[in-house]
Amino acid sequence: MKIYILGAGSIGSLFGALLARVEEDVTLIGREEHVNAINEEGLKVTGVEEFTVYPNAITHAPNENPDLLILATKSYSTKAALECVKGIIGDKTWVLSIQNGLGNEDLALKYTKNVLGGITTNGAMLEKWGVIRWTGKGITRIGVYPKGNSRFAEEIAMLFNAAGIKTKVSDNIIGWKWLKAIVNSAINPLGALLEVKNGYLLENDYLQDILVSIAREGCMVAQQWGISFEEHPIEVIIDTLKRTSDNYNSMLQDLKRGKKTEIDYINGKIVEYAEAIGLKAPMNELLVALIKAKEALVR
Ligand SMILES: NC(=O)C1=CN([C@@H]2O[C@H](COP(=O)(O)OP(=O)(O)OC[C@H]3O[C@@H](n4cnc5c(N)ncnc54)[C@H](O)[C@@H]3O)[C@@H](O)[C@H]2O)C=CC1
Ligand SMILES: CC(C)(CO)C(=O)C(=O)O
Repeated sequence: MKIYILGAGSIGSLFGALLARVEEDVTLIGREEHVNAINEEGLKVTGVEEFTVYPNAITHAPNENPDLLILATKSYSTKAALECVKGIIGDKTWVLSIQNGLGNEDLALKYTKNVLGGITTNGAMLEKWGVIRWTGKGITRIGVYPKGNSRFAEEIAMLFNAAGIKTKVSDNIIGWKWLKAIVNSAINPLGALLEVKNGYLLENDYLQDILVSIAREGCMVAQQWGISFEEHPIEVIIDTLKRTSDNYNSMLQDLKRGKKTEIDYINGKIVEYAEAIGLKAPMNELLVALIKAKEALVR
């Protein structure tokens, strides 16, 4: 299967490396420095497993239609990235987002009807150009976006599982996307504002109450949009905080590096969805404003 990874950063390179290991025809599209390192010495994975693979790596998409285009940029880069590759999205190409936040799949739907939504709890970090640290094994869920099933989704899940990416297919992927967004909407801005590891959010009574209130607000908006969950968001938040107690969340890491955050696609989208139906999401709105203020301080 011909697979392009659009946005070969941390998580995209991890998926690309695992798929290349089972000899899929994988092409990573990414930054020049990363691409050069891969072409010179291969793509190295460290951490959970250690191996080196030699996938194709380029800075611009070649002029061929892939069977699968995996979107792995930060959410704020999705629109521009899709514009760059729109010419190679053929009738038979499926686009799969493995990104966090809401709205990426909706953007992809502007280019094709063949869109798979996805979430992943795998963790990855670009250690240096050409080297990816697999920081934690997790589960990936994919499905026809917003809802439904197709043989292609099953085929991709089989391929991912064979590659060591533990994957389940869902006919309610929009529910999983919202669930992950609500989990991130509670954990990420709080941890980023306080500059604490995830575990601290569970240790402090004030913070536990705030986590629950933020998540409830997101659930209220989701409910109004007819979104249903297969797991309880508050339970998932507690479980995530326990599992990742020693980690700094990705929003805090972005701020520490002076980078833009994905706040607009997490809490910001919850505010947008609330406003679209005449509701308010004041806690999420406040968190967006605070993170934007912090972004302005550090960038
Ligand atoms: N890193 C992780 O462990 C996980 C990340 N995610 C989500 O996955 C998404 C990606 O996250 P990371 O890999 O951490 O980010 P990253 O910043 O490491 O990687 C994104 C890459 O996309 C590249 N890019 C941007 N625009 C591009 C374009 N037009 N063409 C080609 N490449 C382009 C950037 O240069 C960068 O290398 C985010 O939505 C994140 O929330 C989800 C689960 C885990
Ligand atoms: C699950 C969590 C909160 C882990 O830190 C995460 O997804 C992130 O940091 O973005």
